[in-house]
Amino acid sequence: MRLNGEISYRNEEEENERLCSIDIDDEKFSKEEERRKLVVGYALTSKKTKSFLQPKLEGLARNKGISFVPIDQNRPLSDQGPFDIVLHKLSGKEWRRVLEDYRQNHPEVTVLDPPDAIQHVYNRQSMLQDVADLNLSNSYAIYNEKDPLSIPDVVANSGLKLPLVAKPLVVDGSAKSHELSLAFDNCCLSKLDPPLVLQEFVNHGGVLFKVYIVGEAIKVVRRFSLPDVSKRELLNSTGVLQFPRVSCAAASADNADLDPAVAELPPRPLLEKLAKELRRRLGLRLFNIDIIREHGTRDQFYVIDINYFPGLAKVPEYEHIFTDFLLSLVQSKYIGHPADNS
Ligand SMILES: Nc1ncnc2c1ncn2[C@@H]1O[C@H](COP(=O)(O)OP(=O)(O)OP(=O)(O)O)[C@@H](O)[C@H]1O
Ligand SMILES: O=P(O)(O)O[C@H]1[C@H](O)[C@H](O)[C@H](OP(=O)(O)O)[C@@H](OP(=O)(O)O)[C@@H]1O
Ligand SMILES: [Mg+2]
Ligand SMILES: [Mg+2]
Repeated sequence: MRLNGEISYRNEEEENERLCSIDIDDEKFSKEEERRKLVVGYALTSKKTKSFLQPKLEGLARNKGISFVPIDQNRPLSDQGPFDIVLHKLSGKEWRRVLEDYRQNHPEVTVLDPPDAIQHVYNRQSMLQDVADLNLSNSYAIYNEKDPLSIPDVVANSGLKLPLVAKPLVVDGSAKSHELSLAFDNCCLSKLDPPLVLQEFVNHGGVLFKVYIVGEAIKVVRRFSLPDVSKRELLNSTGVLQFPRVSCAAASADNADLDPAVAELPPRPLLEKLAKELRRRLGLRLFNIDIIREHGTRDQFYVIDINYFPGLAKVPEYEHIFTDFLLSLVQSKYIGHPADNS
């Protein structure tokens, strides 16, 4: 924790005298703690910085004694700070190495989130395996081979029903890793671009639920999604249809006039259980889960995607949720709760 800007010391001796003179009564000490700054070093792309670190977040953070300090990627990380928290979302092996070294030398700093945990959801196979292990409905197949010619055999053996959604196996933030396509018949499967994950396309009424997890907080928003594929369309459609990036850019469906059976949010107990289990299994505190409800059912839900450090600014009141989360991380450190498992 850092002293706030109001208290300045000319030299170390005066600082030592002050620290010795602080009477240890809890009231004063806790007030002192309250006034100390929480320093968050951040390593984000300029695009992410612009979308996430909005003035309303920085302003509220300042009022709560939290400062965001940009990490200079051209200088040694250990020469910067000191930080209470390092918040990051950068790709590349070099950054992961730098961060792992830093974590070894600075166990007192909370890293949001640990690089290994992030890598786990950057592979759609390991991402979805954690969901499958929860015995939640899932219907997908993995195709790791380079040669697409045996995709039809894998699909035939997996029992997946057409149409299928084909997704690049690796998520690396590039546009290519979000290039999804719909395969309507078996003969086009060998035209797909492996390695990839194949999921059954599940009709879900054109609306999906984005469940944002920020520490213990859970916020659900509705988002427009791909439209249902009718039986007639299925009979008349052939080949592979590549579709543009959908959910992150799609407009919110929260205020749309929707069929209540489509719009009804997933039950809170299911979301609480899912969030608790995935926090534990993934070792992440900042992520979202894309959930769809099979159209025509009440409670047949599918988790189709998990995203690390998603577009939190799309969540109403995100600045309050995020600053409270940051404070809880540091308070848990002082009180010794296990919440901070960085
Ligand atoms: N199994 C599925 N059934 C029906 N629709 C699907 C399925 N998988 C994906 N979609 C549709 O495609 C969209 C994008 O899928 P997904 O979220 O897996 O891709 P992504 O590249 O990880 O997107 P982002 O990370 O931006 O959320 C979903 O929001 C949904 O509209
Ligand atoms: O609508 P959301 O918040 O889900 O959109 C996210 C998206 O899910 C991914 O997390 C994106 O990250 P990448 O997978 O690395 O592309 C986010 O982009 P970002 O620039 O905000 O990190 C979307 O916001
Ligand atoms: Mg998604
Ligand atoms: Mg995704």
